[in-house]
Amino acid sequence: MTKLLILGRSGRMGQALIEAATADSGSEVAKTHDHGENLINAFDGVDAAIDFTVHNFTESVLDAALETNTPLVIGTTGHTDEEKAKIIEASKKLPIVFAANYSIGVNTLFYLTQKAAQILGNDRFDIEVTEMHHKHKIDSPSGTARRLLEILNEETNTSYEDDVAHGRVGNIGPRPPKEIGMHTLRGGDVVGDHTVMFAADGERVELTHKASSRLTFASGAVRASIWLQGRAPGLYDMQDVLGLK
Ligand SMILES: NC(=O)C1=CN([C@@H]2O[C@H](COP(=O)(O)OP(=O)(O)OC[C@H]3O[C@@H](n4cnc5c(N)ncnc54)[C@H](OP(=O)(O)O)[C@@H]3O)[C@@H](O)[C@H]2O)C=CC1
Ligand SMILES: O=C(O)C1=N[C@H](C(=O)O)C[C@H](O)C1
Repeated sequence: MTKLLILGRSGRMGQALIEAATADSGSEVAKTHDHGENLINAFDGVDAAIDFTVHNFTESVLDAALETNTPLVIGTTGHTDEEKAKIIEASKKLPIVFAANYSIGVNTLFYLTQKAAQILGNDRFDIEVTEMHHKHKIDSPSGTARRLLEILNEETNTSYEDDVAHGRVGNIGPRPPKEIGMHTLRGGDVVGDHTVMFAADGERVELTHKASSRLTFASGAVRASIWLQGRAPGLYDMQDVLGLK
């Protein structure tokens, strides 16, 4: 039985994680933590910690995990490059799963996006990405959309800095051929929708994933925390957990 620390107890994902970890026969919720509580005490005696909180809390979480030698599952999104570098540094000493999305469906979307980009390319096909989330989400584009863009950039020899256009407004002129459009929608209680579109003259391919329950992400993260037990230090993602690599 994997004894878990769930961080962000009162959050949308914190609540879903407590439900998923309680339902999974391989895990139990040993500790929970929320804003203002002692973090080192929370890490004491657990087999893994699951962090779906806010990007600027991650450094404290990494420090506590290193001090107590606790494997980590990080689902938080919106990290700066510096914060990502700290996760990579910590993974030299600890096993860490860090993924923008823990659902099996989205990890399949990552795979299909890579294959579609390899087959269709960006000569004849124009690539656009959309994401929609609930009105409370604080980071944009979503971590999942950022990962989709990374895959598309890798496969089409483009870069996030030079080729990704965030929304379009005004007299924008004709679409630059290699541009990748990125469009964020926010509203209501949408759990998480992502679409990658390949549009050419005469045809269009759309790959879409729609999450309708946060338990989808939570059960994937609990699975990752169990998978981490006995792993060597390193930076892993959900594709590793699912055996898709
Ligand atoms: N990888 C994936 O599969 C998924 C990732 N996410 C990501 O998970 C994160 C959380 O999302 P969600 O649950 O909707 O967010 P919520 O705002 O609902 O929850 C955030 C939680 O973190 C706590 N928290 C915030 N700041 C701190 C801090 N400085 N110290 C300690 N605790 C803190 C909050 O406590 P308080 O309310 O008291 O501030 C709250 O309990 C986001 O980054 C989101 O993008 C979400 C879904 C899936
Ligand atoms: O904040 C959310 O809710 C979600 N965040 C993740 C992201 O930023 O990709 C994953 C999921 O889509 C829900």
